[in-house]
Amino acid sequence: MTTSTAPLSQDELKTLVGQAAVRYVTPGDIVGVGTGSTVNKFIDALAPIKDQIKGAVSSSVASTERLKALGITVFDANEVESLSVYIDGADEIDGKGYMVKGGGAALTREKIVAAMAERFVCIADASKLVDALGTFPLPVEVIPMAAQQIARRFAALGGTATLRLKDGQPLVTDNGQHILDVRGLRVADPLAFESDVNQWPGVVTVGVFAHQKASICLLGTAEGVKTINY
Ligand SMILES: O=C[C@H](O)[C@H](O)[C@H](O)COP(=O)(O)O
Repeated sequence: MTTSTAPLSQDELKTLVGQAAVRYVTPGDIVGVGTGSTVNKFIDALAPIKDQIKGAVSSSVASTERLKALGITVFDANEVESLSVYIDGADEIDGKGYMVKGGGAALTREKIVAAMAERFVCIADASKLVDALGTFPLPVEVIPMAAQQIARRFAALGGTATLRLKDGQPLVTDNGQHILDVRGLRVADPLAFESDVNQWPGVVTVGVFAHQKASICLLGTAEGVKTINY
């Protein structure tokens, strides 16, 4: 009789990488914690070792609530000088560790917390690995009064920017701003692109993470968790 094993679902791959990330947490750490469905698995995996860590700096209201519900202390970013590790998911990650993030609208706080950390450990299922950034609609957090001006600048680059909605209304981020999702862009040089767009008046943060790229990616694959060092 032959037995076959069903392939792991995307959710199971997220659980695997969320659990694998725990080994990058050192006792006594304040851990930088990202946002999203993959990070939620990491937060759940932190619960059994919560007494071994000092706490977390969180990148969103949603992650803060989840951490606190598990009894993990959440520090304000201003109370902490640096972090040894920041753990977060991605919407896309390429072969150099450059990422697109912000599918969950948390990109600005994610970039702030990532910038505090010595290492960025990206946790992702294999569907997030890409040859080049640009298939996932690029999230850009913007000041509402500048949204149309910024959309026109993306149109000039060949992109189509759409205001992200929630329940029929413009989505409001944790920072009180709006999100444009830009389709049809080719991000050939992520470092230059990030620097350029971040200079446009009214852009709060562009969702390309090149200056705050991943140091390590824990990729959930059918063969298990693959560790990629950049
Ligand atoms: O704003 C959200 C974040 O950038 C997430 O890390 C990203 O969207 C990936 O989320 P998920 O793990 O849910 O795919």
